[in-house]
Amino acid sequence: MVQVWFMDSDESDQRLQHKRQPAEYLDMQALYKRTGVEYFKINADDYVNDKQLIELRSKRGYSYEDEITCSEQCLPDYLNKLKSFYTEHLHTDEEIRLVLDGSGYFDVRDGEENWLRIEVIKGDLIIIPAGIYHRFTLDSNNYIKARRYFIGEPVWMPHNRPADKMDCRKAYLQDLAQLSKA
Ligand SMILES: CSCCC(=O)/C(O)=C/O
Ligand SMILES: [Fe+2]
Repeated sequence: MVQVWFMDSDESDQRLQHKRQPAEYLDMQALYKRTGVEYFKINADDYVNDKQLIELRSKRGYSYEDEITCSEQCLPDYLNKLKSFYTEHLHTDEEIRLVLDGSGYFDVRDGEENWLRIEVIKGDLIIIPAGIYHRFTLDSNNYIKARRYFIGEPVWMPHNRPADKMDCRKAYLQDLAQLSKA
């Protein structure tokens, strides 16, 4: 089951949980309202036939998909990739990930500059909106296998913070203002 918590400000080992003391958790609805991040539970053992995923793919027009395995053995240029994943950035498109195996942490910024840490495990599908500042790290198991979905030709390019002048950032902030009012 996915868990989400506010991170502490300790900058030691990124692979540790970094929960505040006492821990402060959010449920998925609160996460959505605070950030626009969406969450779905999928049957990772038979994702091809998972009704929820089939519906998502068709409704949202995901026309591209592939698989990424992040481990020292499988990911080319492992250390540089991990460094780039953990550098605060945004994308011009949604980041859609379905975890097939292993685990990791997606961190997203809320509107008050807090880092929210989303623990993802097998079967978790998250949609990180275009324009939100975020980052990714492996946890201490050092392994995750995930499917990546995209509308059209994939654009993986991260735009490191600051990217406040980008249109996708401005659009995201407008959407967020509406979400937090709802
Ligand atoms: C588990 S997918 C690897 C992380 C990634 O693809 C990304 O873009 C992080 O922001
Ligand atoms: Fe990203």
